[in-house]
Amino acid sequence: MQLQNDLLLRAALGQKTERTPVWLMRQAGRVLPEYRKVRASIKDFKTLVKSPEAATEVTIQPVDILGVDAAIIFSDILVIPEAMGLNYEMEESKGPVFPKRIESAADLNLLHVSTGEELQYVLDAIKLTKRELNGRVPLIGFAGAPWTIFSYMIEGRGSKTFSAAKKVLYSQPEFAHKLLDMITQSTINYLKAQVQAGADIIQLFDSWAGVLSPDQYEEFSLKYISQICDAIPEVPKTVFAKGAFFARASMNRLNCNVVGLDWNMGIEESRQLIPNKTLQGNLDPCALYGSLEDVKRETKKMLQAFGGSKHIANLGHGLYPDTEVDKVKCFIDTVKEFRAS
Ligand SMILES: Cc1c2[nH]c(c1CCC(=O)O)Cc1[nH]c(c(CCC(=O)O)c1C)Cc1[nH]c(c(CCC(=O)O)c1C)Cc1[nH]c(c(C)c1CCC(=O)O)C2
Repeated sequence: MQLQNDLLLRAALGQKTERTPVWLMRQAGRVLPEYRKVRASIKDFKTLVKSPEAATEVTIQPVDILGVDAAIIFSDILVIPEAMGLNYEMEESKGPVFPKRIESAADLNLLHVSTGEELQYVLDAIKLTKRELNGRVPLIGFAGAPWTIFSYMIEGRGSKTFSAAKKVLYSQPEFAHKLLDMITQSTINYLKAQVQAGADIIQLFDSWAGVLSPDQYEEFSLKYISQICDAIPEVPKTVFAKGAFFARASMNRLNCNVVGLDWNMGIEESRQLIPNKTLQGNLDPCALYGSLEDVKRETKKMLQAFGGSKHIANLGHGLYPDTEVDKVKCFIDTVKEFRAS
Protein backbone atom coordinates (compact mmCIF):
# COMPACT_ATOMS: atom_id res chain seq x y z
CA MET A 1 0.00 0.00 0.00
CA GLN A 2 1.14 3.54 -0.82
CA LEU A 3 2.03 5.48 2.36
CA GLN A 4 0.44 8.91 2.85
CA ASN A 5 3.39 10.03 4.96
CA ASP A 6 6.67 8.44 3.88
CA LEU A 7 8.98 11.19 5.22
CA LEU A 8 10.79 8.77 7.52
CA LEU A 9 11.53 6.26 4.76
CA ARG A 10 12.69 8.90 2.32
CA ALA A 11 14.93 10.53 4.94
CA ALA A 12 16.31 7.07 5.83
CA LEU A 13 17.23 6.56 2.18
CA GLY A 14 19.00 9.93 2.13
CA GLN A 15 16.39 11.58 -0.11
CA LYS A 16 15.30 15.18 0.20
CA THR A 17 12.17 15.77 2.31
CA GLU A 18 9.88 18.79 2.79
CA ARG A 19 10.65 18.68 6.51
CA THR A 20 12.50 16.55 9.04
CA PRO A 21 10.55 13.46 10.17
CA VAL A 22 10.20 12.82 13.90
CA TRP A 23 9.44 9.93 16.26
CA LEU A 24 10.65 9.06 19.77
CA MET A 25 12.30 5.95 21.09
CA ARG A 26 9.93 4.38 23.65
CA GLN A 27 7.08 6.59 22.45
CA ALA A 28 4.59 3.82 23.24
CA GLY A 29 4.12 2.67 26.79
CA ARG A 30 5.93 5.24 28.82
CA VAL A 31 4.24 8.62 29.03
CA LEU A 32 0.69 8.40 27.73
CA PRO A 33 -2.20 8.12 30.22
CA GLU A 34 -4.07 6.34 27.42
CA TYR A 35 -1.40 3.60 27.55
CA ARG A 36 -1.67 3.24 31.32
CA LYS A 37 -5.41 2.72 30.95
CA VAL A 38 -4.91 -0.18 28.53
CA ARG A 39 -2.07 -1.55 30.69
CA ALA A 40 -4.24 -1.46 33.83
CA SER A 41 -6.93 -3.49 32.09
CA ILE A 42 -4.49 -6.31 31.24
CA LYS A 43 -2.87 -8.75 33.68
CA ASP A 44 0.76 -7.92 32.96
CA PHE A 45 3.24 -6.57 30.44
CA LYS A 46 3.84 -9.91 28.72
CA THR A 47 0.14 -10.53 28.27
CA LEU A 48 -0.11 -7.12 26.59
CA VAL A 49 2.81 -7.93 24.28
CA LYS A 50 1.16 -11.24 23.40
CA SER A 51 -2.29 -9.73 22.67
CA PRO A 52 -2.19 -8.46 19.06
CA GLU A 53 -5.31 -6.26 19.45
CA ALA A 54 -4.04 -4.50 22.58
CA ALA A 55 -0.48 -4.24 21.21
CA THR A 56 -1.89 -2.66 18.06
CA GLU A 57 -3.89 -0.15 20.08
CA VAL A 58 -0.89 1.07 22.09
CA THR A 59 1.34 1.07 19.00
CA ILE A 60 -1.01 3.50 17.25
CA GLN A 61 -1.70 5.76 20.26
CA PRO A 62 1.40 7.96 19.71
CA VAL A 63 0.46 8.44 16.04
CA ASP A 64 -3.06 9.64 16.95
CA ILE A 65 -2.22 11.54 20.14
CA LEU A 66 1.30 12.88 19.55
CA GLY A 67 1.37 13.12 15.76
CA VAL A 68 4.68 11.31 15.19
CA ASP A 69 5.79 10.36 11.67
CA ALA A 70 6.15 6.63 12.45
CA ALA A 71 4.77 3.91 14.70
CA ILE A 72 7.06 1.38 16.43
CA ILE A 73 5.55 -2.02 17.10
CA PHE A 74 4.79 -2.55 20.79
CA SER A 75 6.93 -5.45 21.98
CA ASP A 76 10.26 -5.88 23.76
CA ILE A 77 13.80 -6.84 22.78
CA LEU A 78 13.61 -9.74 25.28
CA VAL A 79 11.14 -11.77 23.23
CA ILE A 80 14.16 -13.24 21.40
CA PRO A 81 15.75 -15.01 24.40
CA GLU A 82 12.29 -16.34 25.24
CA ALA A 83 11.80 -17.63 21.68
CA MET A 84 15.22 -19.35 22.01
CA GLY A 85 14.10 -21.11 25.20
CA LEU A 86 15.06 -18.68 27.99
CA ASN A 87 11.97 -17.34 29.68
CA TYR A 88 11.94 -13.77 31.08
CA GLU A 89 9.66 -12.11 33.60
CA MET A 90 8.83 -8.44 33.79
CA GLU A 91 8.82 -7.46 37.44
CA GLU A 92 6.74 -4.38 38.25
CA SER A 93 8.96 -1.33 38.81
CA LYS A 94 12.11 -3.51 38.63
CA GLY A 95 12.31 -4.41 34.97
CA PRO A 96 13.12 -7.69 33.23
CA VAL A 97 14.48 -10.71 35.11
CA PHE A 98 15.48 -14.16 33.83
CA PRO A 99 14.67 -16.86 36.41
CA LYS A 100 17.31 -19.09 34.74
CA ARG A 101 20.31 -17.46 33.09
CA ILE A 102 23.03 -18.85 30.81
CA GLU A 103 26.04 -19.67 33.00
CA SER A 104 28.24 -21.98 30.94
CA ALA A 105 28.68 -23.52 27.51
CA ALA A 106 26.68 -26.54 28.76
CA ASP A 107 23.64 -24.26 29.11
CA LEU A 108 23.63 -23.73 25.35
CA ASN A 109 21.83 -27.08 25.23
CA LEU A 110 18.82 -25.33 26.76
CA LEU A 111 18.61 -23.06 23.72
CA HIS A 112 17.68 -23.36 20.07
CA VAL A 113 17.87 -20.97 17.11
CA SER A 114 14.45 -19.36 16.76
CA THR A 115 12.80 -19.67 13.37
CA GLY A 116 10.65 -16.64 14.17
CA GLU A 117 7.57 -18.89 14.40
CA GLU A 118 7.66 -18.71 18.20
CA LEU A 119 7.00 -14.98 17.82
CA GLN A 120 3.84 -15.30 15.74
CA TYR A 121 2.10 -12.98 18.24
CA VAL A 122 4.44 -10.11 17.23
CA LEU A 123 3.91 -10.87 13.55
CA ASP A 124 0.12 -10.86 14.09
CA ALA A 125 0.40 -7.50 15.88
CA ILE A 126 2.43 -6.11 12.95
CA LYS A 127 -0.16 -7.28 10.42
CA LEU A 128 -3.03 -5.86 12.44
CA THR A 129 -1.20 -2.57 13.04
CA LYS A 130 -0.48 -2.19 9.33
CA ARG A 131 -4.15 -2.73 8.60
CA GLU A 132 -5.26 -0.20 11.24
CA LEU A 133 -2.64 2.39 10.25
CA ASN A 134 -4.03 2.15 6.74
CA GLY A 135 -0.95 3.81 5.23
CA ARG A 136 -0.91 6.86 7.54
CA VAL A 137 2.74 6.43 8.59
CA PRO A 138 5.42 3.73 8.29
CA LEU A 139 5.75 0.98 10.90
CA ILE A 140 9.14 0.39 12.53
CA GLY A 141 10.05 -3.19 13.41
CA PHE A 142 12.89 -3.82 15.88
CA ALA A 143 15.13 -6.21 17.74
CA GLY A 144 17.93 -5.97 20.27
CA ALA A 145 21.46 -6.19 18.89
CA PRO A 146 23.11 -9.55 19.72
CA TRP A 147 25.55 -8.12 22.30
CA THR A 148 22.73 -6.47 24.29
CA ILE A 149 20.62 -9.66 24.20
CA PHE A 150 23.68 -11.74 25.16
CA SER A 151 24.24 -9.45 28.17
CA TYR A 152 20.71 -10.04 29.45
CA MET A 153 20.97 -13.81 28.94
CA ILE A 154 24.25 -14.00 30.91
CA GLU A 155 23.51 -11.41 33.60
CA GLY A 156 19.89 -12.47 34.06
CA ARG A 157 18.87 -8.81 34.52
CA GLY A 158 20.11 -5.28 33.88
CA SER A 159 23.46 -4.29 35.37
CA LYS A 160 25.61 -1.20 35.90
CA THR A 161 28.87 -2.76 34.70
CA PHE A 162 27.81 -5.89 32.79
CA SER A 163 30.91 -7.48 34.31
CA ALA A 164 29.45 -11.01 34.21
CA ALA A 165 28.77 -10.72 30.48
CA LYS A 166 32.18 -9.10 29.87
CA LYS A 167 33.89 -11.82 31.93
CA VAL A 168 32.65 -14.37 29.38
CA LEU A 169 34.15 -12.33 26.52
CA TYR A 170 37.56 -12.33 28.24
CA SER A 171 37.56 -15.84 29.71
CA GLN A 172 35.50 -17.94 27.26
CA PRO A 173 35.47 -16.14 23.90
CA GLU A 174 34.53 -19.31 21.99
CA PHE A 175 31.45 -19.85 24.10
CA ALA A 176 30.60 -16.16 23.70
CA HIS A 177 30.81 -16.41 19.91
CA LYS A 178 28.64 -19.55 19.90
CA LEU A 179 25.87 -17.83 21.84
CA LEU A 180 26.20 -14.58 19.85
CA ASP A 181 25.91 -16.60 16.65
CA MET A 182 22.72 -18.33 17.86
CA ILE A 183 21.22 -14.95 18.82
CA THR A 184 22.22 -13.50 15.45
CA GLN A 185 20.62 -16.33 13.45
CA SER A 186 17.45 -16.07 15.57
CA THR A 187 17.33 -12.30 15.08
CA ILE A 188 17.75 -12.60 11.31
CA ASN A 189 14.85 -15.08 11.14
CA TYR A 190 12.73 -12.84 13.36
CA LEU A 191 13.44 -9.62 11.44
CA LYS A 192 12.84 -11.30 8.09
CA ALA A 193 9.45 -12.43 9.44
CA GLN A 194 8.73 -8.87 10.67
CA VAL A 195 9.43 -7.50 7.18
CA GLN A 196 7.26 -10.23 5.65
CA ALA A 197 4.46 -9.23 8.06
CA GLY A 198 4.71 -5.58 6.99
CA ALA A 199 7.46 -3.71 8.91
CA ASP A 200 8.64 -0.84 6.67
CA ILE A 201 11.98 -0.19 8.39
CA ILE A 202 13.98 -2.03 11.06
CA GLN A 203 15.88 -0.70 14.07
CA LEU A 204 18.52 -2.58 16.06
CA PHE A 205 18.90 -1.42 19.68
CA ASP A 206 22.40 -1.98 21.10
CA SER A 207 21.58 -0.47 24.47
CA TRP A 208 24.70 -1.72 26.24
CA ALA A 209 27.23 -0.98 23.47
CA GLY A 210 28.95 1.59 25.66
CA VAL A 211 30.44 -0.88 28.15
CA LEU A 212 32.78 -2.49 25.61
CA SER A 213 36.24 -1.37 24.48
CA PRO A 214 36.57 -0.43 20.78
CA ASP A 215 38.30 -3.73 19.89
CA GLN A 216 35.77 -5.81 21.79
CA TYR A 217 32.95 -3.89 20.22
CA GLU A 218 34.23 -4.80 16.74
CA GLU A 219 34.67 -8.47 17.62
CA PHE A 220 31.62 -9.17 19.77
CA SER A 221 29.03 -6.70 18.53
CA LEU A 222 29.60 -4.98 15.18
CA LYS A 223 30.52 -8.25 13.48
CA TYR A 224 27.04 -9.62 14.28
CA ILE A 225 25.17 -6.37 13.60
CA SER A 226 26.86 -6.38 10.20
CA GLN A 227 25.62 -9.93 9.48
CA ILE A 228 22.07 -8.90 10.37
CA CYS A 229 22.21 -5.79 8.14
CA ASP A 230 23.51 -7.88 5.23
CA ALA A 231 20.75 -10.45 5.69
CA ILE A 232 17.83 -7.97 5.47
CA PRO A 233 18.17 -6.21 2.09
CA GLU A 234 14.41 -5.62 1.69
CA VAL A 235 13.96 -2.55 3.93
CA PRO A 236 16.01 0.37 5.31
CA LYS A 237 17.82 -0.35 8.57
CA THR A 238 18.77 1.80 11.58
CA VAL A 239 21.52 0.89 14.03
CA PHE A 240 21.38 2.61 17.43
CA ALA A 241 24.38 1.77 19.61
CA LYS A 242 24.06 3.68 22.87
CA GLY A 243 27.43 4.93 24.10
CA ALA A 244 29.44 3.63 21.12
CA PHE A 245 30.92 7.01 20.19
CA PHE A 246 34.23 5.21 19.51
CA ALA A 247 32.65 3.01 16.81
CA ARG A 248 31.16 5.73 14.62
CA ALA A 249 33.71 5.40 11.80
CA SER A 250 33.07 1.63 11.71
CA MET A 251 29.32 2.15 11.68
CA ASN A 252 29.74 4.29 8.58
CA ARG A 253 30.82 1.08 6.80
CA LEU A 254 27.81 -1.02 7.91
CA ASN A 255 25.22 -2.06 5.38
CA CYS A 256 22.58 0.10 7.07
CA ASN A 257 20.91 3.39 6.11
CA VAL A 258 20.59 5.21 9.42
CA VAL A 259 22.84 5.50 12.47
CA GLY A 260 21.25 6.61 15.74
CA LEU A 261 23.20 9.04 17.94
CA ASP A 262 22.92 9.51 21.68
CA TRP A 263 23.31 12.99 23.19
CA ASN A 264 26.98 12.48 24.07
CA MET A 265 27.88 12.29 20.40
CA GLY A 266 28.62 15.68 18.86
CA ILE A 267 26.52 16.31 15.76
CA GLU A 268 29.18 17.96 13.59
CA GLU A 269 31.80 15.39 14.52
CA SER A 270 29.30 12.58 13.84
CA ARG A 271 28.56 13.97 10.37
CA GLN A 272 32.29 13.80 9.63
CA LEU A 273 32.68 10.28 10.97
CA ILE A 274 29.46 8.94 9.40
CA PRO A 275 29.13 10.82 6.09
CA ASN A 276 27.41 7.96 4.25
CA LYS A 277 24.36 7.64 6.50
CA THR A 278 21.26 9.47 7.58
CA LEU A 279 21.58 10.30 11.28
CA GLN A 280 18.86 9.87 13.90
CA GLY A 281 18.65 11.60 17.27
CA ASN A 282 19.80 13.04 19.55
CA LEU A 283 18.22 15.38 22.10
CA ASP A 284 18.93 14.42 25.72
CA PRO A 285 15.61 12.99 27.01
CA CYS A 286 16.20 15.09 30.16
CA ALA A 287 15.93 18.25 28.04
CA LEU A 288 12.18 17.55 28.09
CA TYR A 289 12.18 18.32 31.83
CA GLY A 290 12.79 22.00 30.95
CA SER A 291 10.08 24.60 30.34
CA LEU A 292 8.21 24.63 27.01
CA GLU A 293 10.44 27.51 25.99
CA ASP A 294 13.56 25.50 26.89
CA VAL A 295 12.32 22.47 24.95
CA LYS A 296 11.69 24.62 21.88
CA ARG A 297 15.09 26.26 22.05
CA GLU A 298 17.03 23.02 22.58
CA THR A 299 15.10 21.26 19.82
CA LYS A 300 15.77 24.07 17.34
CA LYS A 301 19.44 24.09 18.26
CA MET A 302 19.63 20.37 17.53
CA LEU A 303 17.75 20.71 14.22
CA GLN A 304 20.00 23.57 13.11
CA ALA A 305 23.11 21.48 13.86
CA PHE A 306 21.81 18.55 11.78
CA GLY A 307 21.14 21.01 8.93
CA GLY A 308 17.70 19.91 7.77
CA SER A 309 18.62 16.93 5.60
CA LYS A 310 19.64 13.29 6.10
CA HIS A 311 18.20 13.59 9.61
CA ILE A 312 15.43 11.82 11.53
CA ALA A 313 14.64 13.79 14.68
CA ASN A 314 14.49 11.74 17.88
CA LEU A 315 15.84 11.69 21.41
CA GLY A 316 19.30 10.37 22.25
CA HIS A 317 17.70 7.45 24.15
CA GLY A 318 14.20 6.43 25.18
CA LEU A 319 11.69 8.80 26.73
CA TYR A 320 11.68 8.72 30.52
CA PRO A 321 8.37 7.64 32.08
CA ASP A 322 7.87 10.84 34.11
CA THR A 323 8.11 13.19 31.11
CA GLU A 324 5.11 15.50 30.71
CA VAL A 325 3.08 14.87 27.57
CA ASP A 326 2.95 18.57 26.62
CA LYS A 327 6.77 18.68 26.54
CA VAL A 328 6.80 15.66 24.24
CA LYS A 329 4.24 17.36 21.99
CA CYS A 330 6.31 20.55 22.03
CA PHE A 331 9.38 18.61 20.84
CA ILE A 332 7.37 17.02 18.00
CA ASP A 333 5.64 20.26 16.95
CA THR A 334 8.92 22.19 16.97
CA VAL A 335 10.43 19.64 14.58
CA LYS A 336 7.37 19.77 12.32
CA GLU A 337 7.45 23.59 12.12
CA PHE A 338 11.19 23.83 11.52
CA ARG A 339 12.62 24.70 8.11
CA ALA A 340 16.42 24.78 7.75
CA SER A 341 17.83 28.22 7.10
C1 LIG B 1 17.00 -2.39 26.90
C2 LIG B 1 15.63 -2.49 26.29
C3 LIG B 1 14.52 -3.21 26.85
N1 LIG B 1 13.47 -3.04 25.98
C4 LIG B 1 13.83 -2.25 24.93
C5 LIG B 1 15.20 -1.91 25.09
C6 LIG B 1 16.03 -1.14 24.10
C7 LIG B 1 15.78 0.34 24.17
C8 LIG B 1 16.45 1.02 25.32
O1 LIG B 1 17.67 0.98 25.42
O2 LIG B 1 15.71 1.65 26.11
C9 LIG B 1 13.04 -1.84 23.77
C10 LIG B 1 11.59 -1.63 23.89
N2 LIG B 1 10.76 -1.93 24.94
C11 LIG B 1 9.47 -1.59 24.62
C12 LIG B 1 9.47 -1.11 23.27
C13 LIG B 1 8.23 -0.80 22.43
C14 LIG B 1 7.57 0.49 22.74
C15 LIG B 1 8.22 1.75 22.23
O3 LIG B 1 9.42 1.81 21.92
O4 LIG B 1 7.53 2.76 22.13
C16 LIG B 1 10.79 -1.11 22.83
C17 LIG B 1 11.35 -0.63 21.49
C18 LIG B 1 8.29 -1.71 25.50
C19 LIG B 1 8.47 -1.78 26.97
N3 LIG B 1 9.39 -2.52 27.68
C20 LIG B 1 9.17 -2.36 29.04
C21 LIG B 1 8.07 -1.50 29.23
C22 LIG B 1 7.47 -1.10 30.60
C23 LIG B 1 6.73 -2.25 31.19
C24 LIG B 1 5.30 -1.94 31.64
O5 LIG B 1 4.54 -1.20 30.98
O6 LIG B 1 4.96 -2.53 32.63
C25 LIG B 1 7.62 -1.16 27.95
C26 LIG B 1 6.44 -0.28 27.62
C27 LIG B 1 9.97 -3.01 30.10
C28 LIG B 1 11.42 -3.09 29.94
N4 LIG B 1 12.08 -3.71 28.89
C29 LIG B 1 13.45 -3.54 29.05
C30 LIG B 1 13.64 -2.85 30.27
C31 LIG B 1 15.00 -2.46 30.83
C32 LIG B 1 12.39 -2.59 30.84
C33 LIG B 1 12.06 -1.97 32.20
C34 LIG B 1 12.15 -0.50 32.20
C35 LIG B 1 11.21 0.23 31.25
O7 LIG B 1 11.56 0.35 30.09
O8 LIG B 1 10.14 0.67 31.64
C36 LIG B 1 14.47 -4.04 28.09
